[in-house]
Amino acid sequence: MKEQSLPAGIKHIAIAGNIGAGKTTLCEQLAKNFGWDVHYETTANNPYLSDFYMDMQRWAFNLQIFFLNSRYQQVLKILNGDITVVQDRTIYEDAYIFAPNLHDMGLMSGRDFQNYFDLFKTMSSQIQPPDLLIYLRASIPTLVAHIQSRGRDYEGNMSLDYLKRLNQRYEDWIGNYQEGRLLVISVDNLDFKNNPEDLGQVIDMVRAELHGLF
Ligand SMILES: Nc1ncnc2c1ncn2[C@@H]1O[C@H](COP(=O)(O)OP(=O)(O)O)[C@@H](O)[C@H]1O
Ligand SMILES: Nc1ncnc2c1ncn2[C@H]1C[C@H](O)[C@@H](COP(=O)(O)O)O1
Repeated sequence: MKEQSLPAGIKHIAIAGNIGAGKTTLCEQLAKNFGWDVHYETTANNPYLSDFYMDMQRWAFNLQIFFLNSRYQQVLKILNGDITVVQDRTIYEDAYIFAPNLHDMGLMSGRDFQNYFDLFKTMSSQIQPPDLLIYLRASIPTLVAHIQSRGRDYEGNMSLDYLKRLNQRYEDWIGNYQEGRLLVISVDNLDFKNNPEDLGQVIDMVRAELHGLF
């Protein structure tokens, strides 16, 4: 049942985390509990994702531009709307984690990365960070178990090195995050998908943060 007693004026909650951390699952649960809308990440209808996993160097720039635009459109909708939305991953994760990692791994050229990042700076100057950012912290074994249980074909040969690099970048980014309210949830021993007590614990944490915003 959805609860009614949250402070008014909160529009944008975002869930951040590495691949398989549980963002989509938690978005659904929070939306159900608080009566929010969800803006999901574009995976099934993504024109580049499966090609990207087959040849990262060829498709890195195309995929980054696609995600940048789709995340930007989502934020514009949220800021121009009057309902509360929970967003499945932020534009900051594309620009501060995925894209620079591809550049570092030699999978995106210097000029493509610079071009991409200049575009990100122009776009991000027009928007605001979320009212609350929820970061789902997960160890590599947890991420691997979740990715395997989800069983998306194109993620089947993702390397451990790729996942580890992303996790390190997530930790660095979150360690320096000062753009707004932040809630960090360690998910290694938390099953908010199947265990109602664990879900209740997470909902309590989120509710406390939201009340702290005012
Ligand atoms: N806390 C959790 N405990 C157990 N399974 C989980 C948990 N969070 C997510 N899962 C499962 O792991 C898989 C990936 O979760 P998902 O929400 O799609 O992650 P993300 O959106 O972060 O990539 C799904 O099969 C989901 O059911
Ligand atoms: N910016 C991105 N660059 C590369 N890959 C990305 C980016 N954003 C999302 N992805 C990938 C990772 C997963 O395979 C799918 C869905 O993300 P998930 O964390 O499982 O919700 O898209």
